[in-house]
Amino acid sequence: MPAIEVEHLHKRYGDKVAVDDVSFTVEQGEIFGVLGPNGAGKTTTVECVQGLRRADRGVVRVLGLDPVRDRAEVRQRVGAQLQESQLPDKLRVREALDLYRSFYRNRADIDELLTDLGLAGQRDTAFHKLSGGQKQRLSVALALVGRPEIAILDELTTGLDPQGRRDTWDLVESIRDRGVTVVLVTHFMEEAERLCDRLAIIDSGRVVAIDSPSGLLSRVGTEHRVHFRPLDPLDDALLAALPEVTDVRRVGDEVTVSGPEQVLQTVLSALAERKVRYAALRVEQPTLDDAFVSLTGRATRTATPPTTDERSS
Ligand SMILES: Nc1ncnc2c1ncn2[C@@H]1O[C@H](COP(=O)(O)OP(=O)(O)OP(=O)(O)O)[C@@H](O)[C@H]1O
Repeated sequence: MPAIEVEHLHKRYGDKVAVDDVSFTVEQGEIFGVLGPNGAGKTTTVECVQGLRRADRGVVRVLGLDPVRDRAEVRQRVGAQLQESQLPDKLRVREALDLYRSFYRNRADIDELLTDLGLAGQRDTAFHKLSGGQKQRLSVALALVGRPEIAILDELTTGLDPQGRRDTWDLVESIRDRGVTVVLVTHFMEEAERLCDRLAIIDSGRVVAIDSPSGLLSRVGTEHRVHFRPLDPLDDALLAALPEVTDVRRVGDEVTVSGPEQVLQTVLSALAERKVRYAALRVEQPTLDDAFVSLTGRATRTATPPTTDERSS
């Protein structure tokens, strides 16, 4: 039985269509990404999966259950880390976990959870004294305290610094390694590429593709681009005549040569043979970002979001 099945889901808020015919299946034990720009309908979709919102049309099954009709059972078996989770300021980490743990019949060992999430030193710290990354990790701990079979993690790394983001990625992998199915809602390509076994790209309430990261990449081709600045005279026609080279362009003093993966070796050999020195060599390969742009016709936000420190400087 799949962990989650969503068929022809529709959801509107008044006149606004938030989810417009979304279908996907999440298999047990995988990390499944729901990827898309702001306002694409990702949160609405996972809220319908959790039974927090009732779909206007379509079918949602979670572990074979109806998340609205069987809400109590779904809550026991699905852990959710919601966006911007807030707790009372004075509540201590340990107290929050004790409280949430009491809601579940399968209860995780809190000390173990605190250690796994790197919060052992904060067990007596009040919520408002935690750093952004610690709050984030506490919200993940709260999602796991009922030993869920599925964990839904929404915008997990937004606002974290690069190190915090990498730590969180390790954490997500360790959750999956415990046998928990993970649904990861994100608008960061790098995160999806690194973590997800498969992902659904959602845009304007519709699924535009479902595939593995490498499957999505292969849809945009495998062309590599070699950029460099020649320091000696170089005839572009020479490069264009090389086997494998599909395109040569020059913008200012930078030359860009396109071709399959081996094109780098071809270009380097040609430059060495003709004793052409070069600088600023770099190779670009297709990314999930390119796949997103080619599937949706528009760019997404891929830049690392500013950390608190970067914002204030
Ligand atoms: N409660 C609501 N009432 C009215 N409109 C809403 C409501 N919640 C979401 N929307 C609208 O529905 C659309 C989808 O929103 P949703 O939050 O599901 O998208 P999202 O992909 O999760 O976006 P984000 O990445 O910004 O969280 C957006 O246009 C949003 O403005």
